[in-house]
Order: sequence, then structure tokens, then C-alpha cells
Amino acid sequence: MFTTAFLDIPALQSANGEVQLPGSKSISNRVLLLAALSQGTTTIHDLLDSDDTQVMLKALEQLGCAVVRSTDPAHLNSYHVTGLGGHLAPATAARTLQLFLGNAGTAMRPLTAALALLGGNFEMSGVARMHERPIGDLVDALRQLGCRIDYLGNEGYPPLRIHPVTTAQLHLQTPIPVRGDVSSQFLTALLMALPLVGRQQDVTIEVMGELISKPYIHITLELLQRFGIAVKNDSWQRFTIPAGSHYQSPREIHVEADASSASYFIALGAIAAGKSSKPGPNNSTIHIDRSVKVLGVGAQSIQGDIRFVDAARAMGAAITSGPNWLEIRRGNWPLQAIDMDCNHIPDAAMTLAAMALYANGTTTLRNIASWRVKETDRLAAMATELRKLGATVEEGADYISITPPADREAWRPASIHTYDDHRVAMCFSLAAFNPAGVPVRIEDPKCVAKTFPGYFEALFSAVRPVPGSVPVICVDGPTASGKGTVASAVAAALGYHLLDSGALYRITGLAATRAGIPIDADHAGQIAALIAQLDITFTPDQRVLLDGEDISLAIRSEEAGMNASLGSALPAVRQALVQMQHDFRQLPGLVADGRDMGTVIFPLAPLKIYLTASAAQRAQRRHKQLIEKGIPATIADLRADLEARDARDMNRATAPLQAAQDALLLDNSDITVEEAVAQVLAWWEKRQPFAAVAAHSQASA
Ligand SMILES: Nc1ncnc2c1ncn2[C@@H]1O[C@H](COP(=O)(O)OP(=O)(O)O)[C@@H](O)[C@H]1O
Ligand SMILES: Nc1ccn([C@@H]2O[C@H](COP(=O)(O)OP(=O)(O)O)[C@@H](O)[C@H]2O)c(=O)n1
Repeated sequence: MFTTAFLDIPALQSANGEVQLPGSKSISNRVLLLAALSQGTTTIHDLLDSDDTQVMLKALEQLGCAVVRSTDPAHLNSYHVTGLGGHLAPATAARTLQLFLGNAGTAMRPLTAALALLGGNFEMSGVARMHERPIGDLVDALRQLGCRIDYLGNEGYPPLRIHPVTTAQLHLQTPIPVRGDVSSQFLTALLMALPLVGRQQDVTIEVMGELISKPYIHITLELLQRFGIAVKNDSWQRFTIPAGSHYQSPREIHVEADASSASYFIALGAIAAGKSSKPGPNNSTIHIDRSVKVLGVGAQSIQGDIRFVDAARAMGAAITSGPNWLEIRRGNWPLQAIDMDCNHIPDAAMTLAAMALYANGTTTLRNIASWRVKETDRLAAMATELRKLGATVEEGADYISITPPADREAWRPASIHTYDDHRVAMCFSLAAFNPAGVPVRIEDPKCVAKTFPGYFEALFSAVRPVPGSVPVICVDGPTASGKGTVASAVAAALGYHLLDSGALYRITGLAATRAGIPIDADHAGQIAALIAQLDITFTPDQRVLLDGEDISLAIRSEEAGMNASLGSALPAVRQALVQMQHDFRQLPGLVADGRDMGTVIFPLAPLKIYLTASAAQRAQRRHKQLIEKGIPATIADLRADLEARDARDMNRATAPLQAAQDALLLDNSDITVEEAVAQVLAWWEKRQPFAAVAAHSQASA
């Protein structure tokens, strides 16, 4: 996940690939409870791994369900849950179970109803915030039915104490009233609990008031069906569980991915998965047929937001679908402007607003007043941010009309404010396909964590940048000048990848030494051949693995540095490492640390820093570093070594250490690490187009 202050997305060109979406939270916890109440073992695939599902899994284990997580690395989100068959084991029923449910409303509510009917003694509590979330309407409905529930804190709120009752004590003959106009979760809870006691007669629930969030009740009804319960739905006002109903495990069930999360990738395919061709060898033509395949949800999904598929089709997306996947290609291009009532897909409709940027006219999305009362006033937010990109936007009380920028020149490189709203952030990432080839800045990118922490990683895995658009910041300079320190801090601040090119030379030196190959000109070819065979991994926690072995420490000794320097003077060795270094240039950007980053490897990089410090300072810094790592050294030896290394690096024939002509010089002898990093970031920011545009639009406002 990107936790940086902002994320700059370079201009993107096309999309192609597969994306596995995270499972839906609402479906995950419903399926877990249904499996727990059923007879038999249910294998649940693609369960969402989140705090709320972990809470539910733990509660189910306490109730006596066997829960086994798959050990197959390809299916770690598969679980085998053996249900209770509608009854607690006598030993469990005999004592009071304490269930702690964190802040998981999708666990607290349905469990309250189920446990009140299951027969047993329970105390249910959660975090402080959970004790402020009302549950009174559900408890009222259960008490009318004959259940025995006490409030242990405030009336109407958890924590709760549940006492056992027998089916004979319940009033199942008359309809059970429940309020439907506050939260549909109470109705869901009753619908999932009542099949436990409906063997002898029909059981009816009567909804008081207009039922809100019908799509969520639809999900509940669909899942009940899969577990053997066919609920009769009378106009969303009365629901009847027929006599004789009992839970039966479907044996295997896939948790659907979240359909609103799918909307970004559906839009991605419609915008960027076009066909193209290029000349091949011998006058042939290579045809490229791109598509974006979304794994985890299909067009037959039980989630309301899946109807986004129809809206995207109306705009031009070409979509095919299977039971658990969608495949999207560009259909009509440019996209078709639409005028649509979006009341049935309020969340996913925001993605249509992003698609409107690529349409052939004005798109109007209507009946979306609910946008005003979500995470932020989404209508105002979308209008403001779309305008920053150069679109013309009309905003009404319950509609938005979007006309894309008139032509390439009218597109602006915008810094998108995201209002702590995950959907704003995800929508505007799609603006990076603009025909002007300008980057898009997404502020506070971590707001996507609410539903899709890995969103940007998933996006980057399926797109190709405009050639040359992925930025590289080069940090070159002599040994111990602080390149590695500064480069890694700059990379962390920007969310960029890091290339420690020195490590590649160090690894080469180590591998050659281990293979008994002398590091000299006579053996350069042999070392180059060895490089082609090396299996090198840089782990996210900055360890270095060679053929799986952690060599992070082994390559940091001064001897390894010297061997690196020897090998690096050999042209064949340098050549063998070029491609490996170019491969580090990936979305969203790269900070490269070395000797020849700006001069040889990335000569077109938009920012090059030449970092220096006095030899005395550098010897002292290196000494401190080595002592901290427990590697013995003296300052005098180190200074002699580093001066020898500087001399060799600067005087070798191939790629000598020197500042690139367009490099900015930074002598950090007398400044702190933080100051050095801040200086590099300030220089970088100056080269970005966002500040100038913001100043321009402020001046013209
Ligand atoms: N102003 C500064 N800028 C960068 N590094 C500094 C600075 N002052 C002290 N250092 C320290 O210098 C040491 C050497 O830096 P390092 O990044 O390993 O150098 P290089 O990669 O150039 O060999 C580190 O321990 C770092 O914390
Ligand atoms: N791009 C690079 C990086 C390192 N090197 C060589 O590899 C050696 C080790 O690099 P490093 O960056 O890990 O070294 P330090 O500056 O940390 O001592 C250097 O002394 C250079 O000789 C190079 O030639 N070109």
C-alpha cells in the first residue's frame, strides 16, 4: 500500500492483464456464519482477509466450529468450516462463552440473532466504538419473539448477555416485526437466524417502514438460497421462511469479489485495453489484442453494483463474463457519452464520471443526491477535481454533467485532492490515460485502504506507461557520500522503487569470489557469464538474497566493496548488468543510486543529483556505520581505502565516476540527512508540473 503524502502516476498508455480483486466483506461474513450454522463442512474460497473476518472466524471457533485454513500457498484465503448443524455441543452450551467482536458490525448483529436462538449462554462485547453502535431495534425484535437478552452497559447498545431459550418458548406463529428504515443489517440478522427454529411452521418477518438498502437484503437472500433456505419475499415488506427449512452446506462456495471495486478495472479495460499492431520481422505485422480480466466476480454476481457492467457497456466497453470473472476490452472508442439514472449504482457511478473524461460529448449522471452524504460531498468533490483536469462540469443538487477537455492542449496535470474518500482516489487514477500524456497526482493515496489496500499495486500490474514516462531520479557520487541513505529516503517519500546499483557490483564480487574466479580483466568474460546465472532478490524490507541466501551483511564488508570496485572497472561486467538495472524502472518511478546512473544507465533521467562530502567526513560516516554493524574498522584505514576506491572509480576507462553535465551538485558535508533529503525532494518538486498549474488556476480564479 502507498502511504506517501501523494502518489504521482505517470502518463499511462494501455492496459492488459489479470487482476484478482479482494473478496467482498458483506459476503465473507455472511458466508462464514451460514457455514457455521449448517450441517457438514463448507470450503470457502477467496475469503476477504480483514479485521472483521478474523473476528468472525475466532468467534466461530469459540462456538465449537472446526476452522481450518488452507496451507496451499495458491489458496491461502480458502477455509474449511465444519458447522454446528444447528446445535451447540452440550459442553459448550453448559458454560458462558465470552465473545469479543472488535468493531465488526457484520459479526455483532448476525451473531446476536443467531446465538439468541441457538440456546446457550453468551456475553458479547467489542471495542469502545462498538458499544456506541445501536442494536436496540434488533434486540427488540428478538425479545418480542421470546428471546432473553440483557444489556450489560447502556440500554440499546452492546455489550449484551444472551440466555438460552427453547423453541417452545418462542412466539413463532405471529409475524416478527423489525424496523427496516434504519439499517438493513437487522433484517439480515433475523433472516439468517430464523431458519434455526423454522422446522415446524412457517416463520414470517414483517418490515416496519420503508426497507432501505435492498441490494444488501438481496445478497442475504441469495446466500440463504445457496445454504438451502428458500425465503419467500413479498414486495420487500414480508419475508417468510417456509416450514421444514434447515441449513445444508453447499460443500463449496466462492466469496465474490467486491463489485464496486471491479468498476475501476472495468473502466480500465474500456479505456485502455485496445487492439494495436506493430511491424514484425520480415515485413510481418504483430497484432496485439489486449484485455483486462477481473478475477473474483462475474456478471451473474449477487451484488447490486454489478449493474455497473451495463452502464460501462452503454459507454462502449466490450465485456464478456464467466461464473467468477469478467473480461473487458475497448469497444467503442472514444467512449459514448451517456445520460443515465444512477440511483441503483451510486458507488460505482463515480467510476462513470471518470470514464466521461474519454467520451465523445457530455455525460450526465442523474439521481445521485446520495453522493452528497457519503465519505465526503462526492458531487462537489468530483466536480472540483474533474475541473482541475480541464473538464467542463455542471453540478446540480442531484446530478453531474461532465464534458471532457476539448482537445489534448486542454488537459491539465492535476494534483487531485481525495477528501479521505477511497473512491475519489481510485476514480482519478484513470485520468492518467489522458491524451496529453501528463501525469496525475493522487493526494493521500492510502485512503484506498478502506476497501482495497492494494489498489494502486493492482493497477500498476495491469498497465503500461507511455514510453519514457516513468521518472528516474539519479543519485551518483563517491563512496560513503550518503547516496544510499538519501536515495532510499527519497524513494520512500515518493513511493518509488529503489535501485542500489552498488549492491549489484557487490553481489557480483561476492559471487565471483565464491566461484573462485579472480576479479581481473582476464576473467571478465567468465564473470559476465556468471552474472547471467545469478538469482538475485531485493526484498521489500531491503534484504538481498542470492539464490535464496540472505547475503545482506556479507556484501557490506569493506572487502566486498573493494571487490565490487575491482569488478566494476571491467567493461564486460558493466555491460552484463545494464539490462538488470533498466528493469528496475517500473511504475510509479525509480530512485537509482550509484556511480554512472545519470551518465550511462539513465542518461535521460529528469533529475540527476551528484552527492559529495569531504573525504574526512565520509571516512567518519563509514566508520560509524561499520562499527554499528559490528564490523571492525579504523578511520585511517577507511579513509585510505575510500580514496583508493574514488581514484579507481574516477579514473577507469568505462563509465568513470563523474557528475553528469546536467546534474545538480549537493555537498552534504555540513548538512544533516534530513536536510539533504529535503533538498532533493524540493528540486524534484520544482520539476513537476502540478505546482505551476495550481498557481495558474488560483490566479485565474
Ligand atoms: N548529510 C548527510 N547526508 C547523507 N548521509 C549522511 C549525512 N550525514 C551522515 N550521513 C551518513 O553517512 C553514512 C553513509 O551513507 P551511505 O548512504 O551508506 O553512503 P553511500 O551509499 O554513498 O556509500 C550513513 O550512515 C548516513 O546516515
Ligand atoms: N553504478 C555503480 C555503482 C557501484 N559501482 C562500483 O561498486 C562499488 C560499490 O558500490 P556501492 O555504492 O555499494 O559502494 P559504497 O559507495 O556504498 O561504498 C563502488 O566502489 C563502485 O566501484 C559502480 O561502478 N557503478
